[in-house]
Amino acid sequence: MTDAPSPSDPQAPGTAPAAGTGAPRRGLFSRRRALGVAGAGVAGTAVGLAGGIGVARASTVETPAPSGPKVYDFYGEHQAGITTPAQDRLHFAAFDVTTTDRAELVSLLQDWTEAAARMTAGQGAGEYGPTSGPYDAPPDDTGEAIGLPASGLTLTFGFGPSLFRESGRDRFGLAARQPAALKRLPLFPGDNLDEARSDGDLCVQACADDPQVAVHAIRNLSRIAFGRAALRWSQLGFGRTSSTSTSQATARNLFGFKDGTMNLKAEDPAGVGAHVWVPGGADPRAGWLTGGSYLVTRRISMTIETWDRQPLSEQERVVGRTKAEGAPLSGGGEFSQPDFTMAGRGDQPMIATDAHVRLAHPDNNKGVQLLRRGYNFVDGSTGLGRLDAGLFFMAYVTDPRTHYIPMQTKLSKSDGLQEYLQHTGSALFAVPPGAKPGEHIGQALFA
Ligand SMILES: C=CC1=C(C)c2cc3[nH]c(cc4nc(cc5[nH]c(cc1n2)c(C)c5CCC(=O)O)C(CCC(=O)O)=C4C)c(C)c3C=C
Ligand SMILES: [Fe+2]
Repeated sequence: MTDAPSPSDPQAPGTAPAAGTGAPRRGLFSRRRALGVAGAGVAGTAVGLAGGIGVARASTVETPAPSGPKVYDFYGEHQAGITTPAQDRLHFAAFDVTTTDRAELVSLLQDWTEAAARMTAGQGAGEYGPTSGPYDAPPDDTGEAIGLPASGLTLTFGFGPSLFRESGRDRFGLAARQPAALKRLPLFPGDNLDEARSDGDLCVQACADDPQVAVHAIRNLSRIAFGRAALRWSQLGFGRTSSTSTSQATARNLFGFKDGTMNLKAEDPAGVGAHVWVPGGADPRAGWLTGGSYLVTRRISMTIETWDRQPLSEQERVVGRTKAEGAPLSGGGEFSQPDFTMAGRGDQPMIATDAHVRLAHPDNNKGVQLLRRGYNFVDGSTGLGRLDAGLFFMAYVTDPRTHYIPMQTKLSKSDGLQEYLQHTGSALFAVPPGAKPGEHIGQALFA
């Protein structure tokens, strides 16, 4: 977590990182090599069976492992994909559970865990891979990631409130273990939510440095879920809008501003401990969530065409920071603390009373901090000559009742940025702690 190397850093193959720290391994696995090995093993079987019906076919894919694939351990104390240095790409998916059988739900989580451990290691989703399984059965991997390295893939799973209780009904005998904080987020002023882009029983956040790897992961998890859970909505994202490690440069959002400067970073264990992980004893009903977190997702449409017609002075006033460097308008550099008392022109402060960074700053929110992990999105155009663009906001917090809802309430009412925003999707998930090898994700919830 403290010294995540850059993609070009060499690291000895087989050097395992500390569990759940977000430190990557390199060179351990490659989807190419894994396919080659699987193919060789299966080829022997095929020869032995002399081409009988249903025999496995040898893989023809055998290329050398690419050097230095970035691999994050799936297993660990916390799930990967939270404090892990934010990758470049996102595919986020929310699912509705379609089975009514608790045992089938558990088997889905087991199957997802196994597939996730494989895919994050740069292997195929199933034990055979895309081209080496029984010839008369659908492949256990869809194949579009053949030849691609792990690309820093992380898969992070969460449980929505509706998994525990739907219209008052205890669907899977889990209602007594629903955390008090895990409720549907309230409607905030100005929300224009699309139900088809909100909520969900289960979620999977796939982050990777290659969009095809992230999409492949969600596609395969969705395929595996068939008959037990169905995709409810999904969101693609690019150009991470938050750095989660000091090893990363601050990226920009679609308003052109640096986003993530004051984010909680992995290198601040005290801050992450206080504001991200759920502590033991936080909720007597939900001991299973200790070491986990809550994930807020908000699809926020940005009217970038209107924004682009605003003078630079107005853009900076509304954010409260300079566009070039991302420095507070009260002076200093990008990482200087803002001085909200500094007087500006007339009787106005240098950082406006409705500036986004003033309203979101911990000093004005009872010391609260969020671990933001958002991504830009452009989902084509609206049909009105505008880009359907925005920010898919994600934040991991220790408790949404203290760490998100009050801040969002304030921003929705008073933030100068709000004029250019519309929240179109909303969801809250409980993100269980990491699994140990042999366990499935969220196992303690079902124990
Ligand atoms: C409720 C939480 C937040 C929402 C929703 C949100 C949306 C949002 N933010 C930007 C752009 C920027 N945000 C910045 C800082 C910032 N934002 C939040 C919270 C929410 N933002 C916090 C807690 C902070 C940090 C405040 C601080 O400690 O100073 C910045 C400045 C750079 C930075 O520190 O990251 C920008 C720029 C957009 C465009 C947006 C919705 C689309
Ligand atoms: Fe913000």
